[in-house]
Amino acid sequence: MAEVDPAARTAPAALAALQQGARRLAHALGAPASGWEVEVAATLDSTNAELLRRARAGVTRPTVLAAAAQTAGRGRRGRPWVTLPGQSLAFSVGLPLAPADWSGLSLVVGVAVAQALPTGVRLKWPNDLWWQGRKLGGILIETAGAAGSGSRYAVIGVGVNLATPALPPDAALDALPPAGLHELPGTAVDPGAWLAVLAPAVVQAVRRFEQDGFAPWQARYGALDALAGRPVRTSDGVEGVADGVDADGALRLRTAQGLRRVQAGEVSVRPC
Ligand SMILES: O=C(O)CCCC[C@@H]1SC[C@@H]2NC(=O)N[C@@H]21
Repeated sequence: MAEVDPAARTAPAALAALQQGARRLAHALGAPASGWEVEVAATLDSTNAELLRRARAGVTRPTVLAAAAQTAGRGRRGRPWVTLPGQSLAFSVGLPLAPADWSGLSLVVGVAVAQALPTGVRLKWPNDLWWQGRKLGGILIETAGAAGSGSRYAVIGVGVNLATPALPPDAALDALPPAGLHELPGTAVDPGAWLAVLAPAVVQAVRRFEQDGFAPWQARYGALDALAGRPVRTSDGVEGVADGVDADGALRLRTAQGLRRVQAGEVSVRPC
């Protein structure tokens, strides 16, 4: 098991590591000539919230924004997301996007991030990153711009635990404590190094999704699907056995009443 670098626990060290990663990331994205901006903040309320504020103010440059700490980090379904310096990686990718169909975008990002992390990281539908049945990270996608008008500004937030994270106030809802990358054998926990690996993987995947939609990702999702074949219960009380995802990213559930499709955003799903 890799040790957490004690230096990475301090806020200045975590910030310096992120800044170093941001330089490598800028190079990988061809910034600034390519139009990409790469920024690192010591503290923000939320990297997603900041990019959405900018988009609503008319600033829609493609941007990767990372923060060493978030004071009001947010997760899916209105949950808080704790980001302490050196304990977790938090970044958002913001870009104008105009796919023919938005369905499955969050699953595509999950696949891209899971594939870029060490082998063994899997996905709990729709896009929780799991390590041995415990939550290692998550993805929150938000958009700004008129719904239905071709292009919207998409903000893709990624949070990955590096060390064992502080528990959020609603931790009791989770059956098991979260996991951190420090638990994965031989895995470095430098937030800057992971920023430089994960952000380009997200950008590339989102660009492909914009062209080709979710269908080409369905099989890749299946290979990482941690729920496949397991009995699960949705937050609105439906029980069934998870049976993969459809070509639009909907979760297939085999229930006593027949096959049900569950759309991301409608409900949450837990193994039972
Ligand atoms: O699993 C979830 O509920 C999604 C968590 C997403 C957290 C990331 S951290 C970077 C970005 N900024 C936020 O406020 N949230 C996302």
